[in-house]
Amino acid sequence: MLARLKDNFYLAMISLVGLIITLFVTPYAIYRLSTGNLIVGIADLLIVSSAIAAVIYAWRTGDTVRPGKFLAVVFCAGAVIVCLNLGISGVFWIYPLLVFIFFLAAPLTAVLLSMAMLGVLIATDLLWPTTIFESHYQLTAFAVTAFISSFFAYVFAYRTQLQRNELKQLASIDSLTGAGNRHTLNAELELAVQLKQKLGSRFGVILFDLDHFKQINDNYGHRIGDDMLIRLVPLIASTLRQSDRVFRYGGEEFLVLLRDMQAEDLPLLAEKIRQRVEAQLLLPDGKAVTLSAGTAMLQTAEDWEQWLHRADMALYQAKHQGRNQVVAA
Ligand SMILES: Nc1nc2c(ncn2[C@@H]2O[C@H](COP(=O)(O)OP(=O)(O)OP(=O)(O)O)[C@@H](O)[C@H]2O)c(=O)[nH]1
Repeated sequence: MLARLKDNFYLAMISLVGLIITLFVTPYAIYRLSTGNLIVGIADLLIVSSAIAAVIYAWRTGDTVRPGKFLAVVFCAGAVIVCLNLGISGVFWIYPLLVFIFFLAAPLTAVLLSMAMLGVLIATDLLWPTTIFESHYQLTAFAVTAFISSFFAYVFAYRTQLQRNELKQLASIDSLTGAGNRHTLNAELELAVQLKQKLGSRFGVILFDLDHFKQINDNYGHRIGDDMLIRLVPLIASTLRQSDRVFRYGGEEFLVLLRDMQAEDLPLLAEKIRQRVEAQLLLPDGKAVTLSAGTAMLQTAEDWEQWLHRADMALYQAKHQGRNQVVAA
């Protein structure tokens, strides 16, 4: 449970908002109902029950987008009802809402909903003066301060979202080559096994290992060695479909994960990549860099460790038989 909260920002935020709303709005709902203000009491109760329902839905399904949007809409509508009924006393709720709405929905959705809510409140008071505010001066002060709060909340949420996306991207790739890293690979292999079991999808892997890479480092230096690794990844990727992905499996070992793959096509594709690398990945003196490859299709009732082990064995055989070749498991 803690791990899910730590990994999923929106789930954590929906849970936090749900908890805060339940703790702070429930006493108001009881108070309003007991003092005979039925409309506001029922609106408060609807807000609390929507928050609880959205939190349960998000935890059960893992979907945080729909419950987040739903809560944002319910809170905005609830705030409008409360302000129209309580007047200026209800307006104080608008300010925290203008901030935490950005924890529930994507920045653009949140700012549009905020503007719609402010628009309704301002338009109502302009059409029927003193419904909410005591004077035009008060209305203007509210409009200006609310727009400023919303603007800063939007800028902050937008920047945070960009940074979160960048961090996610950085955490999923190998910094030298830009290929996917081991962490992402494990998750994708796990998913592939699940899809195989549920839908019978056909997955294949190709495990590549550069030949005599130690000699390349020793003879040309580590920088040239790094350069070969960097140039290898786009070379492999240019042979693949968009849905296929390249991962750095170890030092000079790379893995390609392929979806909807025919068993007979897998070694042919690996051979095409081998030939392309041999022809195009050249050392400064024009010598070709070569690689060996092992391929394996995911079998039914096999876990990903067994799958990779078979690919690894095929690669071992390719090395053993003289390198610069492909062996299918
Ligand atoms: N330049 C560079 N070298 C690396 C990197 N990661 C691993 N290596 C080197 O890759 C070499 C791998 O050597 P070995 O495992 O002996 O394999 P090999 O020389 O390629 O021999 P075979 O695989 O049997 O053909 C080692 O010398 C590592 O130091 C890296 O990021 N950059």
